Amino acid sequence: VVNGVDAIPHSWPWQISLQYERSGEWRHTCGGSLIATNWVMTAAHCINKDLTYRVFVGKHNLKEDEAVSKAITPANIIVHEKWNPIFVAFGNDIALIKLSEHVTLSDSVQLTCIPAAGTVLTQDYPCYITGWGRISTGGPIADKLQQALMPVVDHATCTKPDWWGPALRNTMVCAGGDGVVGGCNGDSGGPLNCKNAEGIWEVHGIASFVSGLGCNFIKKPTVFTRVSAFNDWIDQAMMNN
Ligand SMILES: CC(C)C[C@H](NC(=O)[C@H](CCCC[NH3+])NC(=O)C(F)(F)F)C(=O)Nc1ccc(C(C)C)cc1
Repeated sequence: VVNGVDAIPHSWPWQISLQYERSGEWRHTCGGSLIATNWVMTAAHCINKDLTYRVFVGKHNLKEDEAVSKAITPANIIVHEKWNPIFVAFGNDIALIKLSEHVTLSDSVQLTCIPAAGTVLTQDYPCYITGWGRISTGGPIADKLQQALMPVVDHATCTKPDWWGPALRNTMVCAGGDGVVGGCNGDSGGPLNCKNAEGIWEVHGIASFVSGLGCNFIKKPTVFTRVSAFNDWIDQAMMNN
């Protein structure tokens, strides 16, 4: 997250770190959200079938051992069947990770909610991006979980020619684009957190892509998979696996 701030430790207790093993060490690659005690929702582009992954729950500082955190092996990874790795702009950038065990919920490990199907947030709706992604374009990833207020950019605005243009799908949701804050590489798969009218946090987006011009480029908001366009897919995937 570019121009974010350190989150209060474990204040986004559904945020996970998806890590893969490379020459004997584990590397953070993406974020994700705990949506059930044995299911994590992330981005399809985070998954490479040839890699070995682990899901780290209850983390704050990736560089420290934290007693409240736990690394869990995936049992199964389901990538949207219409995800096309060639072109992230086609959308369907969503995947579900079934954990090999149920997590124990605590103050530091909690579930988040999926919005009602079809929920579309209005322009400037206040949401927060969270993640350990790069803290500047091309810069290092964060040690401590970062957060930033990133207001929703509605479809009418986000599809303007000088924004993302008409290619942007309505199964996507944009946020940010003020040239200051932005998601960045390593935030992928992580949540766009928005409080609903009842004061309950929901995950409305899954960080999908940013502009090659820069992570916090003006009028190039971070693009998220719109979770409320995939309720049936999520339900089916969880029921069938
Ligand atoms: C060097 C980086 C910044 C490149 C940039 N990367 C990204 O946006 C990566 C992964 C995207 C999947 C690609 N297989 N996502 C992220 O960094 C995230 F913001 F989600 F954290 C990108 O691909 N951006 C992109 C891709 C496609 C489009 C089309 C809409 C033209 C636009 C931008």
